[in-house]
Amino acid sequence: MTGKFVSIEGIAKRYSGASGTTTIFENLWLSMARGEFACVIGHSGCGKTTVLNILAGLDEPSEGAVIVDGRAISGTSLDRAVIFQSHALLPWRTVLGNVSYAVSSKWRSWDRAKVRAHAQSFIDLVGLTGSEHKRPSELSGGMKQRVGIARALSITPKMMLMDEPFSALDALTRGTLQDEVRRICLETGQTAFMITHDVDEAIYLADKIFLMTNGPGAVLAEIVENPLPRDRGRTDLHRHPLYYALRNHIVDFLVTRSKTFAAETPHHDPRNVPIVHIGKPGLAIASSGEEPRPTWISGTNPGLSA
Ligand SMILES: Nc1ncnc2c1ncn2[C@@H]1O[C@H](COP(=O)(O)OP(=O)(O)OP(=O)(O)O)[C@@H](O)[C@H]1O
Repeated sequence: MTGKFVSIEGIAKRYSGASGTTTIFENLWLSMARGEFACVIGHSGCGKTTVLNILAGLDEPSEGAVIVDGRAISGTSLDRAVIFQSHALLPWRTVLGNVSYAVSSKWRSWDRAKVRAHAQSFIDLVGLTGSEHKRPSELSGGMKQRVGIARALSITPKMMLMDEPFSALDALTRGTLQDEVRRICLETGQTAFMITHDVDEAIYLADKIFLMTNGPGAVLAEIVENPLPRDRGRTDLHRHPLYYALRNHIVDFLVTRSKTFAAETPHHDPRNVPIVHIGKPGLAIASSGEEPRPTWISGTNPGLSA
């Protein structure tokens, strides 16, 4: 993971209505390195989906810009694949048809056999071998979501954007798909931005976790670095010595600090959002990588948290 692959630069989203203008968020800055997996956590309405839609090019910010791989984005692109909670499959096409459609949209000169072979390899990757000729109505929720993942990956995007992709699934299927998304992202070096309400999902999947305060007027309050090793396993997560400190920090933010943050942190600088190193006493470093500045220590000594 190197450099600034994604850079959200001072974006705002405002809506005008009969009762005036509502600012959902403003002056939002964040960045991600190539190959990084980031999760966004925040209460309903703080603007997570809006940020994801802006990253996808499905929506536009009222102010600011988003740079991906050195270019300001404008509109949607096959470089940025989106996986929705609701699958968004074409109901009249089979599994193979849905994935092939995406493949042929990206590589228009490919012949049918090449498109199918490429699509099949991603169907195999997500464990749907044997279901190629089924239509979405014949699939379970988990299978539909696998098709969505295969379709997203098949166009070899530079970035995967996921909006609560597993929230509608039963716990067992959710766990299996989390494992697969994690494996695939690690194997392919995929850069991933995922919205979730599930703290454990974020801890399992993310390299870093963006914590947003409540809206309207939401801000990115903290960037929490995940101290767990990259090759972490689902079953022994909770045995890691920093697991509970990390979990408690996030839950505490959601339960309390997401509401009180603005009042308690009047000098919060959206361009230099604190990076929280759980269990590492010392410095929180400005997100821009400019000047390290002492802030507060979190994790092993919750008493010292902000
Ligand atoms: N077209 C619109 N006009 C006015 N307000 C809108 C519009 N679209 C979204 N909003 C408002 O923007 C805010 C942020 O919405 P968004 O869907 O991004 O939140 P979220 O954090 O993803 O919420 P959730 O977790 O419930 O999905 C909400 O208060 C929503 O009502």
